[in-house]
Amino acid sequence: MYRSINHNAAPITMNYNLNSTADPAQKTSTFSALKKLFRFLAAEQKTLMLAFFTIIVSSGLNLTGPIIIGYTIDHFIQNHQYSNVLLFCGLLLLVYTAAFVANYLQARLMGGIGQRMLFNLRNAVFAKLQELPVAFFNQNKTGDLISRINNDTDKVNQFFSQYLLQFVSNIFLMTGSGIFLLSIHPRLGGAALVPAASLLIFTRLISPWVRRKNAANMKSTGSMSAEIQESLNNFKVIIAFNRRDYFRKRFDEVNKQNYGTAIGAGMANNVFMPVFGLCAQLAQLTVLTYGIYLVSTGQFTIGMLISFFAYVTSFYNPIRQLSVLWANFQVALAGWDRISQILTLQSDLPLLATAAESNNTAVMEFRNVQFRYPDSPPVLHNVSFTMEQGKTYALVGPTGGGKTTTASLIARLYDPTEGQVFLNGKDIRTYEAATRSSKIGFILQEPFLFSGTLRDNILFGNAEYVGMTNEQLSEVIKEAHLESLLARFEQGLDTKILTSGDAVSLGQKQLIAFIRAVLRKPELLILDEATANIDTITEQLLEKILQQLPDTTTRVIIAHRLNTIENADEIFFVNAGEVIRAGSLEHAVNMLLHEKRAS
Ligand SMILES: Nc1ncnc2c1ncn2[C@@H]1O[C@H](COP(=O)(O)OP(=O)(O)OP(=O)(O)O)[C@@H](O)[C@H]1O
Repeated sequence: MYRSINHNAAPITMNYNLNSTADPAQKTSTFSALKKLFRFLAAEQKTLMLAFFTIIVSSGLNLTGPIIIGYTIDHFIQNHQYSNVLLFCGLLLLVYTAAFVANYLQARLMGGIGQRMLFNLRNAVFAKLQELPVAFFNQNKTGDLISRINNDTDKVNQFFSQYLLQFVSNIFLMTGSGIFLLSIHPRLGGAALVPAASLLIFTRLISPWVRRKNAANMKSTGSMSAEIQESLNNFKVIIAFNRRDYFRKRFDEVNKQNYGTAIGAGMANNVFMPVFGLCAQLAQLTVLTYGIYLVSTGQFTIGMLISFFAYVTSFYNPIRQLSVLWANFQVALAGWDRISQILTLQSDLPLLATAAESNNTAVMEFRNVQFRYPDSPPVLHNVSFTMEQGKTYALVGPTGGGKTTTASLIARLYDPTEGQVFLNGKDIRTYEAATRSSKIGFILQEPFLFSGTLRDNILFGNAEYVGMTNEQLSEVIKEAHLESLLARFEQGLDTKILTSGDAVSLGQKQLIAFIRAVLRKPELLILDEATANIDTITEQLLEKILQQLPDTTTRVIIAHRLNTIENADEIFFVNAGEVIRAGSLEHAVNMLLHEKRAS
């Protein structure tokens, strides 16, 4: 998903830290949050209309109950016409049964809508995550993201599947009862509704606070999830260092924090209930005293007062329920705020519509490139260099000198903070992601494998060979001189890869990543410490394969073991924000030794 921008546009923001931005609940109004949320219900219009129809029917039926009771008392009980009383009781039973059927239909329809909404929401958040740049994943903890996809979307779903219709049906019931109250006796009705008006003001004032309390609770649930994820990921280190106590302590802290915020949210959510209850009691008291006075002065009948009382109950009972529903609504809104924080992020790095071209024919050119990670000191200062087609380049330098960062800028995992990167003479920001990634292969320092087979892993991101049989694929592998690497796996293409490739050695992972990258036939292949965990014999084999790549392939090799870069055409020394041509290998070694002595 790309947004085209002019090349004069301001530098893009690299700040993707979801937890560094101010409390999202403070920024979005309930109305605009709801408007965005309802977009996910666009496909449900028919079902929603049907559900709303069932609400109107059930609320209407429920509202006729008190009038039938009042009428029966005034006209039949007081006149001892008991056969009519029985007839009206039967009518009441019919009304209540029909209301029950309508209620049941309502629940069924809304349950489906809620689940589909949850499904769409999760898909949308996950799809968005796939579009976000590397900077986003650097700045946010996986556990917190999982919590947003799992927990927060579910909070929204709970409101929609369980509470929305109750919410709407209560509003209908209240409005209907309110109309009945005002039309039966406007003054008595007005008096009965005064507590409800003050409740409205109270709810409006207190809701933002409730939403903030719930947002804080979800944030701490996210932190707890991040903590769990980190300790599960690092279990080997924890066991090896026998530091279970360390993670237990850290978990204890986030758990305590979560407990505190959960208590806060619980208290905030429960504040509505007693206040709503008190208002209902005040209204009943008002109706009772004023109503008895009206009956005693002959302005009202007993039957009407009983009906009136039933309508006051029909008005205030939903209000009591609304206190619970409103709290749930605030929880759902807080969840939605956290989800929409992701959904509104800028997808991927922007694509430039136009850009100045370089008159240099180099396959890769850095021109006055500066780069810093967010909230960190600069890693590269004003770096300029070129790389010619078909040559082999080595990036050497001390640990933390900026080699991986330089390689990441070559592959456009990030954009420079200032300056430009050119690929084949064109600003790298003008290339579509698919084109760029087909031209640049990157074997990362920590190769990542997916669960599945070796075949699945080497075909990842390689649409060209997806439909091939294993025999055809083996042929392609042979043509690329990779068959000796494949032969290291007893089951060949069918070798099982378990979760994240943990059952495969690091060296084997690097071999698979190597096959995966070479098979894509990139114009520029970056190897970031790609042979660090491979034995010397296999390493020589890889070097031979690299030499057999097409003459047009440019290779960029990052290596600490200097023997691996003996055959490089050019060596760059990357350190202290600079990328300098080192000339010969001997000179590069001297620079490294000098740097080591100096530090
Ligand atoms: N995601 C990041 N966020 C913030 N700072 C980072 C990030 N990645 C790297 N850095 C910092 O940038 C600097 C350069 O790191 P880089 O990984 O490019 O070095 P390197 O030369 O590849 O190191 P090594 O030889 O250890 O792999 C270091 O100071 C590092 O701490």
